[in-house]
Amino acid sequence: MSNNAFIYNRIEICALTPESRVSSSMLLVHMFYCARRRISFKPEKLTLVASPLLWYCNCHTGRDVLRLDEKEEAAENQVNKGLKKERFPCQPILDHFDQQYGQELGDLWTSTRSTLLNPHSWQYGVMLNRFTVATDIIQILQSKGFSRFLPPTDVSTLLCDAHSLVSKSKYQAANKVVLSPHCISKYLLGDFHPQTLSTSHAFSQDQKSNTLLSMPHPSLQCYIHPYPMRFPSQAHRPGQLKQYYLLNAASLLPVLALQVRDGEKVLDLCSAPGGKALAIMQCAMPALLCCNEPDPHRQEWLAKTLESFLPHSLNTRVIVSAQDGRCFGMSEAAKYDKVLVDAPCSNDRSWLHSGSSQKGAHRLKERVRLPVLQAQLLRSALSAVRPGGVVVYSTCTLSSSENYAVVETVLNDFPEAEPDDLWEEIAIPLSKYFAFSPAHPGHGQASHRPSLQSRNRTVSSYSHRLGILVVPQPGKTWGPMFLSRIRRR
Ligand SMILES: C[S@@+](CC[C@H](N)C(=O)[O-])C[C@H]1O[C@@H](n2cnc3c(N)ncnc32)[C@H](O)[C@@H]1O
Repeated sequence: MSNNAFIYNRIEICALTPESRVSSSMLLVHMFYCARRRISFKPEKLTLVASPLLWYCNCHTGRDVLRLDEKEEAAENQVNKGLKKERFPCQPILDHFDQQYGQELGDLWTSTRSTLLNPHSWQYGVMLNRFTVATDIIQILQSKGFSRFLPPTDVSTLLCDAHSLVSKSKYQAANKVVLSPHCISKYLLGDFHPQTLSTSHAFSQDQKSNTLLSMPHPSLQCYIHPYPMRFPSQAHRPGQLKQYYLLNAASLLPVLALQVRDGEKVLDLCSAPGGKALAIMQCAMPALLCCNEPDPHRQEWLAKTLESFLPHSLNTRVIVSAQDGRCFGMSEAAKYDKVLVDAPCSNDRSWLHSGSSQKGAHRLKERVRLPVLQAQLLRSALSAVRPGGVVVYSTCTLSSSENYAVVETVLNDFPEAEPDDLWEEIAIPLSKYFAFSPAHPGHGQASHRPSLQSRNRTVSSYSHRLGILVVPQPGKTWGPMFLSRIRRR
């Protein structure tokens, strides 16, 4: 043993793929790694905990403190080795982004750029599958420093506070308390003291608000890590459902904004590979979830995702369709309560790593056509939703012409569509996890919409009404994700 060896009293080895086994060979590999890193490995006690999915090994050695991060660092290095190989930015795309986003985001682009280009800032949330038992996964996540994104206690504590307040108020007969978005935002920011707010501006029974319903359903469980840290994905297991799905946590925002409730008819217009469809199924039990994907390969991928995560008993509720999303509005007019349009878009993260310059240049050529397709899909969605229903439009690009401009264009020729303000409902309460771009100055100023002008909204609040944009930043690396919610009157 070398002089600068460490002695750990506990070493954890996780093998998270079903094929893996904690075996003597794996221990040998680990010992070899320890030797190379001059870590002494002297297990006094060895515990093996086996589950069908996961083998988990705790080795307790000597006297000193466990340094799990050594192992994680090694895993990270592995990942980064791979990343370094494939992840050179594509120069034509980077130049194009520099020009466009430098203008659109101003100073914010510098930090966004370095976040997007930093392979260490690639991060996934771990969304648990409520149709499986995932206690073992939760334990592992927690032991690795993951914590639940938006724990439901945030809301239940608030409800307790609200109930104690309501019992002293003129609303004491109320059996349902509705809180204003402002109140929830303040609460989540640790800024709400029920006793200092009067019932009239904190909440009222008469106030029409869906705020509570917009808070995450307790069954939606997603774990995130404060630092970029990879959790391995789960391999396909014939005959068994997967326990978790990895996704950019910002992908949950369009689903939260959709506010799906039990018994509703929901259309996921651009569905593959199915991450948001799965998130919808974690939030509620719709009467129908139609997952549409016209691309045959991606449809296969979608079908596989649904099969791997949802029990067969849901096969009649969750169906796959292969239409061109632009035709849905005609073929299934006013059929759905909620429609999600997670549109095909520039996908900044992956485009930045397009591989060859030719591929990048080709993508940039195609890019100019996207807003037309996106607007067609959004119009189709607005026709497919019933009056009173809701459409959420989302993309994973920062591009203003695929985001605000698409929404604005469609609103201008859809008089019965009304955008909702997601700033107070989503951006403020979740600013602890995500960085949101301030209102976009280029859009929303020249609106011809009397219904909005008549409300005397400021330019900036109208810009937020067109949608909110999650911008990757150091420490809040999630995104890009744009989302807009439009209600059909
Ligand atoms: C951003 S991806 C959707 C991601 C998916 N919602 C998820 O969360 O996993 C956009 C999808 O739209 C599909 N798409 C492209 N053109 C379409 C069209 N005309 N109608 C419907 N979907 C389309 C693409 O094949 C792609 O799978």
